[in-house]
Amino acid sequence: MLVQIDNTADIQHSTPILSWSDLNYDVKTKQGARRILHDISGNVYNGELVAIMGSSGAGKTTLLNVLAGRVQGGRVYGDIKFHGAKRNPHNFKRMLAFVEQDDLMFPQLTVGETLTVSAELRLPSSKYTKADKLERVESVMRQLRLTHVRDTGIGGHGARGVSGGERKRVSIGTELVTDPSILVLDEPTSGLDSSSAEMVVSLTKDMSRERNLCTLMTIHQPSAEMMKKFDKLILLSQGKLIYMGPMSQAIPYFESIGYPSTNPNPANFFIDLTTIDFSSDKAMQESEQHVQALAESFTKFRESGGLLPKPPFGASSGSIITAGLSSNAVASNYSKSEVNNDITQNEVDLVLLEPPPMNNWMHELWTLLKRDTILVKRNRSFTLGLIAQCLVTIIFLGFVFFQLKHDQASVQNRVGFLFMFTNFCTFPVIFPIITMIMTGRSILMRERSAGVYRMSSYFLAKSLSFFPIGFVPFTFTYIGVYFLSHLQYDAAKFFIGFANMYALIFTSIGFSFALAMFTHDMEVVFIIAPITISNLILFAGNLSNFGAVTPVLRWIKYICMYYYSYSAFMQNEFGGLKFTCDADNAMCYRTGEEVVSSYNLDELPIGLCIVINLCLGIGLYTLAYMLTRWMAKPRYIWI
Ligand SMILES: Nc1ncnc2c1ncn2[C@@H]1O[C@H](COP(=O)(O)OP(=O)(O)OP(=O)(O)O)[C@@H](O)[C@H]1O
Repeated sequence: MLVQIDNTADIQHSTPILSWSDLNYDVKTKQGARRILHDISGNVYNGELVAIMGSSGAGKTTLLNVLAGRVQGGRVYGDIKFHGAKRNPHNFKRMLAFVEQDDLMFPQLTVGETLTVSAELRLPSSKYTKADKLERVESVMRQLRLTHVRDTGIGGHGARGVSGGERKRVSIGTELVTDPSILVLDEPTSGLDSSSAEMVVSLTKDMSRERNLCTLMTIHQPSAEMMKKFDKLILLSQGKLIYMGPMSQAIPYFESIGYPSTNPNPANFFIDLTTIDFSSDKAMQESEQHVQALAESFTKFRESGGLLPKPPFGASSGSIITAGLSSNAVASNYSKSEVNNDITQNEVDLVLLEPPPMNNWMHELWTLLKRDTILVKRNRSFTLGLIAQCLVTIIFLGFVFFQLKHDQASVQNRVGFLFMFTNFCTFPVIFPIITMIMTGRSILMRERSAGVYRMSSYFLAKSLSFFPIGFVPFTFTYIGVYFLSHLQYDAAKFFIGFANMYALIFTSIGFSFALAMFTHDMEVVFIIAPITISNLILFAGNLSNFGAVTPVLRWIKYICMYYYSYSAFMQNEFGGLKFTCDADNAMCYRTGEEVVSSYNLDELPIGLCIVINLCLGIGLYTLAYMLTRWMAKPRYIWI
């Protein structure tokens, strides 16, 4: 069966938008340096849809990452030019849209919300009004056939949501709400059924044409139909360039070097031709030699001027090429092709391209705060879990320590009650917040790499979004246990207790943030967190008496939020209380002050304890901010 690869595009080949020459990429391995990319040169133009193909391990993703300026580690050699000029990382990353293989989006948001937030963050308010941004979102939704799922959740992690193909299109849409110059997609069709995959490629092609956008994508075994959509092919094997040029001329090129197509699907033919056979050492050696010969043929072909079979019907890159055409049929019809033009294009003068200006800080903060608040609100398991924990706390603490009296037993009960309440104010906050921060970190990395917002606005918005979930449920918890346990009914003491609790929750959120940013590994954090917390609780002043603690470790209480908070709760509640003594009880506390003093918790006045706790919190937020900046800093290698 004959299959036609039809490229009817009329691409204006002027200045390549991206050109690269002699790209080599080395990584360090245990066996020494390993070259992943070998002398790759080429260029791409506005309006082109480019497929990067090759078998598994050929180096497709690596090449894509090197071109997109997203490679981490290793050494990159060679030259990459954007519009003929050296790339400015800051500008380039804002003019390049990178759609990663994993669709990193918040499952709790709807399609419409995801695209709107992206438009709000990426389109500068100085140039676009709110109406313009919404219009842009509508237009992207129309172009990507997403209008019907506007109010459907993205889903994922067990939650129902849009289909895989729709999710991929949303992922592309979040990048296309701006006007990038280059769209890069890493395996956008993987995991999709054939019709969804074809739709993604088709729509991408339409967008490239409509917007004069250069689109590069790595793709695994596209169908023959899909192959027709691509303008250009970059074929790799073992990190070597086997072919780069118009898709329409790939088959004639291989025929011209003695490899006529034997497969109705050109993609299968290209992969079969370049796959390394690992079935035996001999087979591997032979196929490696074969790949080396193919790479050398292409180098010679380029060096000799890149003569290709002239496309039939007198067309150029937009010609119709028959995949199974014999080489004899076209051999007499050679001309200089675009393959050669592509690689010998002279660099043009420096073109200064200005990326869109950034949004102002307040706008970023407000948009991120709205998004984070929605995320927190829609995290139902977290909200319900928090409410349940607060109810359980009210019931247990309130009824175990119900209506405390003024005898000696009530001294112990008050001490225990305040200690437990201090702990209860932190546990329900710390662990869920760590989880929420860590699960959103890959999206933070993606948005940071694209320079979508400043770290300070992200950090403040994230922190503020946690305050209501920390403060509101505990406000009710405090009121509940206060009256059930009958702490001292005194307005000043009531509000001082509130202030102390809020300071502790504030510090706990900072503590959670710092822990969540400590490492990328969630499992490590969930080992460190309980150990740290339980050891800090040791220094609260209830389980150990500071007077008897090993002197060299006593300083720990000064960095312990539980110590300040417990000390303030104890002084606040016990201050002014009088207790009755039984005649037969030799150990008897007559005043609350005696109790506090016996626990060594009267070292600092209440006000100072609250202020120090707040300062500790500010210190933890500062540490968390620095860790966030450090963690989220893209460490890409630029050439
Ligand atoms: N940092 C690295 N350290 C060691 N080896 C690496 C590194 N990056 C890539 N490689 C190796 O380079 C080769 C090319 O990897 P790459 O991910 O680019 O291939 P690919 O063509 O995208 O493969 P696939 O289609 O399977 O995703 C692979 O053999 C891979 O193991």
